Amino acid sequence: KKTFFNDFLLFSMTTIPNSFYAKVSDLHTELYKGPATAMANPLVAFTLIKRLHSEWLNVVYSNEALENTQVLRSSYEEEEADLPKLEDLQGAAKGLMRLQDVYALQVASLVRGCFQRVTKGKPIDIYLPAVSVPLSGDDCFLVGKVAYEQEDYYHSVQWLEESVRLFRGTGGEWSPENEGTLEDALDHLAFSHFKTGNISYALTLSQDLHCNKKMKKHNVEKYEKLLGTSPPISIRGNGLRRPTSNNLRTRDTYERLCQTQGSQPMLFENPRLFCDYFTNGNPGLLLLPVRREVLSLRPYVVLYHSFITDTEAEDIKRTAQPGLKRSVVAAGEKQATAEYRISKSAWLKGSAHPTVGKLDQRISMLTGLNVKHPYGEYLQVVNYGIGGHYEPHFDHATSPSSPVFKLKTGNRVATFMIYLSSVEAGGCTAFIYANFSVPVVEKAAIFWWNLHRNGQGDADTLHAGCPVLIGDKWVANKWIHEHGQEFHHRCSLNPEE
Ligand SMILES: O=C(O)CCC(=O)C(=O)O
Ligand SMILES: [Fe+2]
Repeated sequence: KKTFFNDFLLFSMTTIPNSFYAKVSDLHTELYKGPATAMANPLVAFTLIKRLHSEWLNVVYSNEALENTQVLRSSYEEEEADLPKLEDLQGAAKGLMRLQDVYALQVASLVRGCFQRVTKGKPIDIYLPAVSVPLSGDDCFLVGKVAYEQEDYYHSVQWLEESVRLFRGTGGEWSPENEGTLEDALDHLAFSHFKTGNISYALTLSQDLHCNKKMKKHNVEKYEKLLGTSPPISIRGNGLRRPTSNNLRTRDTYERLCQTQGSQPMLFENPRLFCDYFTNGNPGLLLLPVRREVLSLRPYVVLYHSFITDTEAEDIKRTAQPGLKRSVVAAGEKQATAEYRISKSAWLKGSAHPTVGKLDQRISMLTGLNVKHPYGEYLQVVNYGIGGHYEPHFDHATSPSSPVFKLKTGNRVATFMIYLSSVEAGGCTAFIYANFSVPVVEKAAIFWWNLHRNGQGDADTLHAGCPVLIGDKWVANKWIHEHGQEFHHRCSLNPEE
């Protein structure tokens, strides 16, 4: 197929001689050029027949073709290590399904390249992309298959339905770059319907598969038998419901907060929420006070606008880039990757770049806290790709064995998080119990206390990074510990404070 050929040419263009490419495309295109009446000319007819009968054959089996294929393959092998792996492809498919769920997007719209949610029976655009990229039947097949392999038939049915529809639309035409065929999609779709308890539809779909013999026939018989049993054997299908997650209790709130900004009280509703120019009484901020926006009182969450400059944000991203690795979470005493946190991150010491130290100093002036290592952790720079997220969690340790205590400076008393980029859609920071979410404000920083003054964790700080719908989200976390703050943050035995 043309695109396949062009894609491959892109990275081997430097090595494949142009002459061979020209020869092949000439042989190909000239064939279809010229008016049909030209065929009336016996010379044209003769050369065409000759080309079709032997010239193509000679080119295809020439040494020149062989050499070029070898060059193509060896250039591919050189690049192979840097190309996405199966894990990346499956991760991207899971990311699409995550966006579908969290933002309640319609699969039929996604497939057309649109981001729409159905509200009151009408599809509304969540985001209008500059270019809409429709998906092919094979693209949908891949997403459906990833769901199918996880036994997630809720998603596999939706994506495979689209796959079948699109494959049928192209007349079931096969392309060498494709992963699946109409038959594969029908087969997976039938089995997905069977698993969700819709046996008669599974049977109808399987009967459509008359071309490929054995396996499908076997399935048809199985579905017929199940349907013919009287009374019918009850198949414990889980219906078309979303696979249950561990955190069903917070899931609905989380998704609502990601889709909207929640029910943040307005200034007029709560006069104790205010904006001001803030210096924290620090001479260092006197000439350039920071614009402070108090977002919530319980828990206490504030946003500091224009905390970082464009150049500083670029310094931090550029310095972190080479060290970015898949993010981990606390898993008992250890750290491990987890589906609930999808991003890459890197730790930056003060020595990594002069900007890191400058930010530490500014954080210290604003918060009045001691952020020097080990009272403050190194700066954690985080990059979320499309669909990247961090489901509801606490920043402070909730168990004595947590790796947070490795520094021996107590728990994480506060979080200072800088937004190093903007995003085009999605990616809010949602406070689940406090019932509000903060959209990504480029160059701003958000601050909150994780612990009550008596050292107990504040359950109201449960928060999340919503999946990024469109864009490239970067944040930097500075976690500040209890120790070292003895003269900076008052303690109290009152559990309410
Ligand atoms: O990305 C966000 O908005 C939140 C990130 C977060 O909570 C974290 O890194 O601990
Ligand atoms: Fe967090």
